[in-house]
This record gives sequence, C-alpha cells and structure tokens, in this order.
Amino acid sequence: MKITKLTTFRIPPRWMLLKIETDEGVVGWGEPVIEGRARTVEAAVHELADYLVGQDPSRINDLWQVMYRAGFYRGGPILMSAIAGIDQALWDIKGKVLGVPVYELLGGLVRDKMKTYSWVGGDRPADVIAGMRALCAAGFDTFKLNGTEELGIIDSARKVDQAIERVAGIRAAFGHDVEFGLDFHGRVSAPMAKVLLRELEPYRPLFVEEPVLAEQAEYYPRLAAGTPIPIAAGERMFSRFDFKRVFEQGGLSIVQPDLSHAGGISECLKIAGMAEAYDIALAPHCPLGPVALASCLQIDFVSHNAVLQEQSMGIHYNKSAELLDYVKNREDFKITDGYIKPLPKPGLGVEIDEERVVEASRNAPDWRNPLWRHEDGSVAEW
Ligand SMILES: O=C(O)[C@H](O)[C@@H](O)[C@@H](O)[C@H](O)CO
Ligand SMILES: [Mg+2]
Repeated sequence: MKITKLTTFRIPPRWMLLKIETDEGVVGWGEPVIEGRARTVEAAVHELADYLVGQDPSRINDLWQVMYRAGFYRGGPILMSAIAGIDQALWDIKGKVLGVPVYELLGGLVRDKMKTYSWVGGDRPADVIAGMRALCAAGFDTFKLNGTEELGIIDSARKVDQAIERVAGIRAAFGHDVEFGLDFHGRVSAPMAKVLLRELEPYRPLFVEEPVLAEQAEYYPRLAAGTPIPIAAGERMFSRFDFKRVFEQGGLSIVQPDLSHAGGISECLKIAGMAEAYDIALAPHCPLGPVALASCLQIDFVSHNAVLQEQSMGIHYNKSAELLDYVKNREDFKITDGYIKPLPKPGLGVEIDEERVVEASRNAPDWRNPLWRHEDGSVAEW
C-alpha cells in the first residue's frame, strides 16, 4: 500500500481535518491544528507531505521519525501539530486495514469506560452554577472553568476575592457533589499563583491547570511545595523532550498532552508511559474536534494512569459548529453519567461525514483568540 494524497480541510469552529488517501482506497483521518494558527499548520502538513506521498503508511514509526528529524529543525506547536494529525491518520489507516480499533493495536483495554469532564463558564467565567446544574442533569459531575479573567503580574485583593468567591459559590451550591478543575490558562504570574493557590485550598479544586505559563514550568515544583492542590499542565508542551524536563523537576500531578499538538498517538503514548513512571496522572487536553477526541480515547483506553478526558461538547469556543457535527457515528461518542465507552469501530473509531466537511470547508473562518489588554493598555495573557 502507498500513500497517494494528503488533503486538508479548515472547518468551523476553528478546527482542521486531514484526509490521507492510499492506492488501495483505504482513507485515514487526522486533526492537525493549533487553534488560531490553522493555516500555518496546514502549510506544515503539506511540506511534510513531501516525505509521505509514495511511502508505505504502515511504517508509522519510521515516517514519524522522518517527519520529526529529517528537517533538522524540530518540535514546537506548529510542526508537532502537523506531525500529530498525520500520525493520527496513519494509525486510522492501520486499524482499518487490520479491521481493529487502534487501542487493540496498542495492547488492548485497561478500562471499560473513561471519565470525561465538561467546560463551564466561558472565557470570562460566568454563570458557572447554572452551567453546572444543566450538565449535572445530563449526568456530568466533573467540570473545568477558567480560574480568573486577566490578571496583572501583581494584582489586587479584589481580583483575588472575585476568583475565590466564584469557587466558594460552587461549593455553596453543590457541596462536594461535584468536582472541578480551575484553568489559570497561563493568565497568572508566579507571585499571584501562590496567593490564589493558598486562598483556594479550603475549596479543594480537583486541580489547578497551567498555574503559570508553560515557559515558567520551573515554578511547578515551587508552587506544588506550597499547596496540596494538584498542579496540571501540558497543552503547551509538544514532545517527550519538552515533558522530560518537567517530569524530572517534579511538581506536576496531572499531565495534559494534546493529541493534536504533541506529535499524535505515537508520541502521546510515550508521554503517557513516561508520566506513569513518575506517578503522574494523564488527562489529555482536548478542546477540539472529533478526530482529536477519538485519538485521545485510544490513548486513554490503554494507559493505566489516564484519569480524566477533556471533551469540547458545549465548550465556549464551539459557536459555529459542535463536536459531533462532522461525524456519522454520533452514537459511538455517547457520554453516560460522564463516562464514554471505547469506540468500537476500526482505526480511530470515528466515521467522518466527508460531504459535511467539504461543504463546511468552503468558507471556514480564520478563528483567532481575543487579544486582551490590561487597564493600562499592556497586553494581557488570554
Ligand atoms: O484547557 C483548555 O481547554 C485550554 O486551555 C483551551 O482553553 C485552550 O487550549 C484554547 O483552546 C486555546 O485556543
Ligand atoms: Mg487549559
């Protein structure tokens, strides 16, 4: 079998799908994208196609090493997202050729269902109680919300109080019947993270995510030493080589690689295994589309340390399209009481509605995240 063609489809709300075709008619789908930089990743995918067309798609490991090493420069969000989507599609092809789900090729199931969580509250966290109530009615009991709005390097007690009052309100409304992670989204400096973590302790959030920016990861052990709240991070790290330093220095309790940013199934499986050796839980990051989620689930179902799966149904980014708008087998993604079962179909287990994808790609928006500024006009982390 030979790879014959790579086609990319930028689609609403902010995703990109990749179709890899072969000379024997088997097609694989991937989701290579960096939110807000879809066209850049698209260019990278088509540059990497030079190494792929004419090659045997079954040789995923060799093709991955070629894509990673052959161009001299390596790593980072753009190249590793391009590799991720291609890797996903190659595993999709392999599973379809052999007639089994990818998790069977990775040694089979370690669990019968996977716990998922839902976002509430939006960019500027609001109405989180109402959001949780609605999702509790749908069977969820685990959520994530942004911990703060924009925050200065040193900010006021009032801003800290706002963040704490929001969390206190959750506990007042639900007690400990719900769990929630707080995403600091890289908006918080190390000094303010220390203050917020201490003030949050009485409310026992499940984790605090990206307590500081990924480029400040050396603060993770220092922050962790000052609080029992588990520290989570990983969506802005892109390979084993990024994660190894973070695992080695300590401080991380939950690692959140993104299957569409960190080199795909091949790379994230290795990251999951490295994390297990450091007793770090796995909670793949996934605010994206159905192929990204299907890829996450393949890793979740073979990784002992997988504890939670992010999924984007109802997320505040999905304005112009929803998670399952482009799939035919919607029922396979059914979430019952917050849990999702292994996808039963061969490959990644997602059946893409290609007609819908082509249609939607005709005028896909160039999504950008908002540019935030502080009161004084300086750029704020979004
Ligand atoms: O935890 C999450 O889902 C992420 O922080 C998410 O909000 C961002 O990755 C966003 O998709 C960037 O455009
Ligand atoms: Mg996050």
